[in-house]
Amino acid sequence: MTRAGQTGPAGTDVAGGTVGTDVPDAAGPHVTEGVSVSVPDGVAPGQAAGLDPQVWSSGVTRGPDGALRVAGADVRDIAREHGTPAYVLDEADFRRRARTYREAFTRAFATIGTGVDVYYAGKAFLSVAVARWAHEEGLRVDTATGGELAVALRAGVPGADIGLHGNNKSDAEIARALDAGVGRLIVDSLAEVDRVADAAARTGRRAPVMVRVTTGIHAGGHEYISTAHEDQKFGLSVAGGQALEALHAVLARPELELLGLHSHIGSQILDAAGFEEAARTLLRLRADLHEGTGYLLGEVDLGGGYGVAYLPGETPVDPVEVAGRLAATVGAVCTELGTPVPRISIEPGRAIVGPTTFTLYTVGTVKPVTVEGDDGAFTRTYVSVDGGMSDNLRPALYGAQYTATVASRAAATDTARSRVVGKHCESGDIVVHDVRLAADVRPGDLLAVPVTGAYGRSMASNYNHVPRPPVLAVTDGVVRVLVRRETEDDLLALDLG
Ligand SMILES: Cc1ncc(COP(=O)(O)O)c(C=O)c1O
Ligand SMILES: N[C@@H](CCCC[NH3+])C(=O)O
Repeated sequence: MTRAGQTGPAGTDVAGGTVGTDVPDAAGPHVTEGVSVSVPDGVAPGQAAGLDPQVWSSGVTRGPDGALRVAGADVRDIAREHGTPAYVLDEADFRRRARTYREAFTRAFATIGTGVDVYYAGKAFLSVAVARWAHEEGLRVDTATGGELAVALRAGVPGADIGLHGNNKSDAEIARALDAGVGRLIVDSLAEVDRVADAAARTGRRAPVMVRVTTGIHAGGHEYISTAHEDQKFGLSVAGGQALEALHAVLARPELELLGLHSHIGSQILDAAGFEEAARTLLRLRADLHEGTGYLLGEVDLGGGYGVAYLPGETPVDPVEVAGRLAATVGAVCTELGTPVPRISIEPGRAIVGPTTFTLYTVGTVKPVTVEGDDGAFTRTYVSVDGGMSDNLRPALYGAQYTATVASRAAATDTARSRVVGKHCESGDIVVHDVRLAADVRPGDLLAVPVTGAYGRSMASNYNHVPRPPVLAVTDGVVRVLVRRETEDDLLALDLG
């Protein structure tokens, strides 16, 4: 379905992500800027102007002259002072999302008489300030490497409130986690059971562990971010028996304290059914272990993966709804199995930080290109920005779709079909595949691309020796550098000649 005044077929929904399609360029003038080709019916014109509240953080508005503002700061001032490209993060929005997830899950699971711990998945984006905010909002921190663990510890998050994941943890990472007194190590293979137990023996302290299981569920926005089907590297198979074997192996090692089971089925999941199915599998495995050994696992972690909207008109996961469905499922399955309800934990990353941030770029080269579409030739405006796949790998890696808007002046009504591209030496260096931008977009304009807070800076690279952009937090009109911009000197310092 397409919105009135907009042409072409809607994007095709592929495994939870909307993929833009080649559409004819017949929309002509008076189509509001920033609208992806995939906007469905019912989107209000103001929202379609690029400020759909699902896509922009709650602090983003347009000022009196139409320029974008975030939490009271004008993007032109931000660009003047800090340069572009830059990731611009709305702190209040981050805190609000963290609270929303904690409250939604806590309330829902209280109805079945159990508590919930929400771990912020630092892989989405981690800095000292962000780890501190998450903890201040009552979340714990999930880390996946020694580096993430170091950031959480530097933030002052107590070890007991940190979890450590990883399918290939090094001995140093295991030792560091044990030294820090982490609340849980999530064991990912049979071999790791003994490695963690041996490391714990050396420290003289019992190691609290969970066993990550593979439930066989295939979910997620892209093959590369699905993590619970059988043919991938994470976890221990329930169907194949390795999960139960690992649980027995943990119980056999007195240096280990078995906390519970862990499952993470994938990322950018928009439908709760996969989470419910995984919960059923985990609870049955827990009951099997109980029956076989008399050992009742106290905790079950249902992982992260809650999907967000990337394009105007898309619907993100509603935390209240998904929490309600999961609590109902967990309650019903435990009743059915005759087992007490376990404590629950979850690990959202993208849903907390993704929509809090937009990337601010400066437009450089603008080039009209004649393209042969299915319905004849049309002009596509290639809008080059001063970043690209080095600051947002997701379009190149997953075919991920984004929207964009000119940020330094009012949204245009006279728009042209555009593609936002980066400055790297690859034709696949695309930031926004297909979007209507101001027909007069020109060098020097600022362009904002929303929902880049998750897996943007955290997957950024130095491709073509491009320094990585800073992360700027805006709070009540004040801009603070959370992570500074890299410089050429930083890059050259690594090159020993
Ligand atoms: C084990 C684990 N937990 C949590 C997450 C966070 O996922 P998301 O950012 O999709 O919520 C991931 C990443 O997919 C993960 O691998
Ligand atoms: N990096 C992925 C998500 C992977 C999550 C980590 N298990 C993305 O950008 O969508």
